[in-house]
Amino acid sequence: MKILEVNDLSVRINERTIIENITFSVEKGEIIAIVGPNGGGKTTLIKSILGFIQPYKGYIKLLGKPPGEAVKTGKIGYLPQKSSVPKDFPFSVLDVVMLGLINKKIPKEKKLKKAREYLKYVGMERFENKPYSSLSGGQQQRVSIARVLVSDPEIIFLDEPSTGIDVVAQESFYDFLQRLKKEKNMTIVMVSHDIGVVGRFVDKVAGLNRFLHFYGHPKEFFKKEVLENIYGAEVELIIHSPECVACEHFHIDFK
Ligand SMILES: Nc1ncnc2c1ncn2[C@@H]1O[C@H](COP(=O)(O)OP(=O)(O)OP(=O)(O)O)[C@@H](O)[C@H]1O
Repeated sequence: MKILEVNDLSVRINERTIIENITFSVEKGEIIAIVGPNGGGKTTLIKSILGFIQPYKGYIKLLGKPPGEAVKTGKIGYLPQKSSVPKDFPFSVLDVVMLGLINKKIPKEKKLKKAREYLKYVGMERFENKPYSSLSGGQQQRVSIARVLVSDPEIIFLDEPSTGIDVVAQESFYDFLQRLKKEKNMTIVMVSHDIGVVGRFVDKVAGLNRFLHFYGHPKEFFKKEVLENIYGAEVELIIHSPECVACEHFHIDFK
């Protein structure tokens, strides 16, 4: 079942075309990573899918509806790009998760129960009374994910969810996303810079640099000509283990 359909989408901001002729679709339960160079239009694409930016050309269907209507169903989760949290941010961990239910008309006790259930799901239940600002980057991110999940979305959009967390936390974060897919058949669309890591965890990669240069399985993505198309010819590709191009493990650095 198609949960997201983007058809011949072009977006202009201030008379400048930011993304052009983008076509792809996402099935229920898939994990998609949108990758590409800085300024390639990844965030613009996500914001267009969520209806924050209007298309110049083409159309988007999210849960079979135009974005504005889909977002109103409450079935869409969105974690924007991380901004740093001030030390005096006044919310506890539990408060932050409760924010995810702010628009739901259900009794407070039920909200609390749900918020605690999701804190447990992300392994943060022991921290519920701690100030959110006192947590590490990885812990804050788990709590933010709980806030997104607590409203039972059908699809979630994560904009650079692993920024600011260490490599070990990143790995366990991507494992967590796979658990979410397996256990809840969650559809996940994320923007990522860690192309070497996401290859191991996602079903499809969308390589975006104004145009959608690539959309398909990670194994096909990690080829010199595909990467040069997206990142430019100056990219130097170091594959630590050449045989890994054909296996599950990609170890790739960009210089
Ligand atoms: N509100 C805006 N006003 C003017 N220009 C914008 C606006 N939003 C995005 N842009 C421009 O559109 C281009 C794409 O930006 P976008 O943030 O979508 O890229 P990105 O791939 O997410 O980049 P990054 O990896 O750096 O986050 C950039 O050149 C940016 O300057």
